[in-house]
Amino acid sequence: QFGFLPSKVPASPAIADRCFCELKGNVDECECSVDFVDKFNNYRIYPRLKSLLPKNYFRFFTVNLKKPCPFWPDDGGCASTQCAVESCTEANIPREIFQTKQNKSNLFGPENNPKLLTEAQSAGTCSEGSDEELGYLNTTLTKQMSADLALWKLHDDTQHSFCDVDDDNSNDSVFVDLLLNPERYTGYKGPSVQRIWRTIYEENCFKPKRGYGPYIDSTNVGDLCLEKRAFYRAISGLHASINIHLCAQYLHSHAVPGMQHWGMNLQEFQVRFDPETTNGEGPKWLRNLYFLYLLELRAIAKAAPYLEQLPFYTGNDTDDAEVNAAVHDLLNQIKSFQPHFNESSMFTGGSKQAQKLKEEFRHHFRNITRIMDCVGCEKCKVWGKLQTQGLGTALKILFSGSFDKANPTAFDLKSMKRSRFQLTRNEIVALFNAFGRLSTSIYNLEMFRQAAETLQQVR
Ligand SMILES: Cc1cc2nc3c(=O)[nH]c(=O)nc-3n(C[C@H](O)[C@H](O)[C@H](O)COP(=O)(O)OP(=O)(O)OC[C@H]3O[C@@H](n4cnc5c(N)ncnc54)[C@H](O)[C@@H]3O)c2cc1C
Repeated sequence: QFGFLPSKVPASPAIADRCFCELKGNVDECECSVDFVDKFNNYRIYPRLKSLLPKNYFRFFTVNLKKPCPFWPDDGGCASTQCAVESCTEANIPREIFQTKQNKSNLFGPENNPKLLTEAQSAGTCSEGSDEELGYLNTTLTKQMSADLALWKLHDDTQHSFCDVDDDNSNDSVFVDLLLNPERYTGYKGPSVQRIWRTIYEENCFKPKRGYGPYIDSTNVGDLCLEKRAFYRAISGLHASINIHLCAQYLHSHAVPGMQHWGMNLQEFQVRFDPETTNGEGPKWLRNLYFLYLLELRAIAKAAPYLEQLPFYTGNDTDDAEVNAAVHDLLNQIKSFQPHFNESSMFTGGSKQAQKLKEEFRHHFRNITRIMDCVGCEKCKVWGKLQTQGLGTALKILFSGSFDKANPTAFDLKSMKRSRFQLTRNEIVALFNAFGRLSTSIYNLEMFRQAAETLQQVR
């Protein structure tokens, strides 16, 4: 089940208790228990998203990878489109991968083709380190798929509902097939990525005013107001989710060349979330994942009357009908969830101060999305952009006011259009996939918990 059990798990036997010690009681700021979220997600949401997200409508995300970092000069690594893999000559590219690109006939990526996976990993001739190879972004699309995507855009434009399919309508935006580029371990680490997380926390999360160092942590987050706490918890939850994914899909190397494989890495997980190695914070970061999950869940529930009326158009009638039915089924589950995050307690009063706080909140969040242009690993950048755009879409749904007056039983799409509220296809793809990432993280936590318990019994 968990593929690989590390040989150097820290000595204390209470692995499960230590990492998961905070995963009990109510989720912070919410009226819902962690346990309830676990059951709801693992049995009702995760299986549905697992079959929905690979559908064509949801698997292609538009992204501009060429935008320069607006905050500091490119500090190297396998940065954006200058990634070493791109400078490969034909002869350097493994035959199967090159043929896939040339023939454009293979919709199955390395994930589904172990031979391609092995060769992709060993294609080290044009990049210096395996980290760069792991961060390689596969932008292969079949000719048919490219044509279909152009048709979707045309359709979206004429519907005026999802008119802006890429992040800035520039020629540099490309479609990325998310199935070909799963979020997993890439080896992206060191000063470059530390600067990114540091900038996010130090400069773009709100901080208690006086008497504290630059960082927010569980000891001082309580001194912030609800909105600022929510901001920190959302970012920390996203960070936790990204790190859970890299531990859940980790590249295990072996002494024997060619024997690498992907699988869960319990030791990596423990180092990242154990209170002993995180100054007591790791388990609290895991709690923040639940907070973010409930926030995005609430946004989807709030937008459900709107989402239910969308066509999810791809041009293939059978596919579209299937996606429609699956989305309705998912939304029914989400609507049946009662103890949702209550966004109405945020930015209350309509006073100038509340408006100013909302503006600051928006400004800080926009900055974080811009920091994604500084991420020096293409695959991480795609998923970083997708997840911040998904969260941005959730915040837009929760706080734009467009859904506040809507009566879900008599929801009127026309009045939404009149109020100029709409979500682009890309926003919908980002929203569902970002939520899918959180759902998978919570599911993965259960896998880690079981692996840790098994390990304890074995010892
Ligand atoms: C947008 C983005 C996407 C990424 N995607 C990937 C990916 O797909 N695959 C991959 O292998 N790597 C990815 N990374 C890198 C990964 O997140 C780590 O940065 C990297 O593995 C180095 O980890 P680290 O141990 O140095 O600590 P980091 O995760 O870099 O954390 C830096 C510091 O932040 C604090 N911290 C850590 N977690 C939290 C939290 N949840 N809440 C609050 N504070 C926290 C700690 O003090 C820690 O020392 C991504 C990074 C970014 C910025």
